[in-house]
Amino acid sequence: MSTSREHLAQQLAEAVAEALRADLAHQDRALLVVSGGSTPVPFFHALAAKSLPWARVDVTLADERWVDESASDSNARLVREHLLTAEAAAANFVPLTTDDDTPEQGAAAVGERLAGLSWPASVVILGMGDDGHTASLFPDSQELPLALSTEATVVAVRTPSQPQARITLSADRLHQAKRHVLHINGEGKRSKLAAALGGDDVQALPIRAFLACPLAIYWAP
Ligand SMILES: O=C1O[C@H](COP(=O)(O)O)[C@@H](O)[C@H](O)[C@H]1O
Repeated sequence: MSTSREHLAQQLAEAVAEALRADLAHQDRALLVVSGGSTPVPFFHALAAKSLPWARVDVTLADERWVDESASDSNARLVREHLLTAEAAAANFVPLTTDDDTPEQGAAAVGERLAGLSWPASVVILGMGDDGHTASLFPDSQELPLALSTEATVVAVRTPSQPQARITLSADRLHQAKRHVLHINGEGKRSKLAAALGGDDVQALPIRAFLACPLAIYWAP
């Protein structure tokens, strides 16, 4: 891990902890929405060490592969192993999968589970793939127009470029958050973000749906 990525993760953890503290000063519970993938791991470690009333914090995911939590690419597993540790083990984690065979079968139950949380989220931390996807809003997904337009909380997604079916928070649900962060590393993602900022076709680069949230960008080389 490069020093700059580690510093970035520490800075982001401090900002997120401050946001959660600010919201918890005037509300009983606060909701944090995190992304999966490789980028958030040092941020999760840094945030887990923060002193917060973690028992009043709910954590869920922006998106998930429809896999068992024991799978190595489960975002829930990532959160449990890297965020719900130390002081943060007291947080209430709400995963996005059920025992159903498909996300289409499980989406309604996941939506009901999420309905009990303290929306709007205090902070949504988005990642971005090399194809400009964020959450599981993929350029090549048939469900992208639905996920960008529905008022439902979650959408089941099938994406030719991805091996697994997925479930994602809808753009509407993500938009409703009080604060939005994009956490990315590397030159490839910096150039993809620059390309996204230079156009307006959301279907081509779905990260564009969040560029005007406003979006705090945390980038390291
Ligand atoms: O598929 C996913 O990828 C993106 C980015 O992941 P990274 O490994 O490049 O950091 C992530 O934001 C998303 O939650 C995840 O499901």
